[in-house]
Amino acid sequence: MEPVEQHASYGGRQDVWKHASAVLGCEMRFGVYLPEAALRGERCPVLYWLSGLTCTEQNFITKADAQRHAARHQLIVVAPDTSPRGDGVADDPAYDLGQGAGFYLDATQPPWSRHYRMQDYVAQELPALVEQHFPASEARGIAGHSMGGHGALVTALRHPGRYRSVSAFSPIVAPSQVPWGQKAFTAYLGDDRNAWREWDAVDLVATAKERLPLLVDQGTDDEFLQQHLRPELLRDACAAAGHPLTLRLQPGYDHSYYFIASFLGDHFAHHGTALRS
Ligand SMILES: N[C@@H](CCC(=O)N[C@@H](CS)C(=O)NCC(=O)O)C(=O)O
Repeated sequence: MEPVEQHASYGGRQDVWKHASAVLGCEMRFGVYLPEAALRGERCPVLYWLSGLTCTEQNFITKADAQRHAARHQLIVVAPDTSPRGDGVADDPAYDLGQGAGFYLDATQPPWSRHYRMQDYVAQELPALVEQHFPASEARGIAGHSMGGHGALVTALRHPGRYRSVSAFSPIVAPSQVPWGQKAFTAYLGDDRNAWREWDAVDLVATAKERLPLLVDQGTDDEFLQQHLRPELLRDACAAAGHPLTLRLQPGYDHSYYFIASFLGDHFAHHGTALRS
């Protein structure tokens, strides 16, 4: 691991680190906020943040003012990139496939299957690295936005017992049923829709082994709401399965980081309560 950036922030420190990922087969960067307690060597819970299409590790750490909330709850916050990267890594000219669009799954189809193993990365390799190099406790939460909201929901649902809290902003709740997801899943997983079910939050909720409460915020003026996000599908799936869901529709808010920043304090309170109890 090598440091790329270090900035004092709210009594703690915002870092960016780079490392060679064995799982992804390329160099990766991630942001890590270390609150003051962690800088003193005290073990702190970790909140993982998964960003959306086109993002790198930079969007969340520069646009959301997350450090303010992380300092308040004394949480370590880890923000990975959204896909493997590099010249030798498969890509596509479209913004919603390839680099910047890893969909937090483990691809099975060539050419993607060689590097696109973001689920393994965010759920296994990255936490192991974080817990080895920083004073991280084993209390983990996960949150994300849009494609990263899908990533947070799916990662928590696929790993019962591994996360104590989960939340999402404007998540793609049913990728199998919307164009962004159908395009990515066809490329990464192939045409067999049975293989898609294990990467779709609406499908996973039906058979979840753990009923971890979901907090979801969705802006009503989100330009992707009707075509790609469709939170009503998650509401119906949770109602049918008896899965606890707090779905908040926020009038007038769009898909941007202005929306995320407006409600991020509530999400940190949700994670802080679960992670520090
Ligand atoms: N119209 C956008 C679509 C992608 C988009 O809206 N990405 C969201 C996540 S799905 C985002 O967070 N963008 C980066 C930012 O706002 O900083 C584009 O083509 O770049």
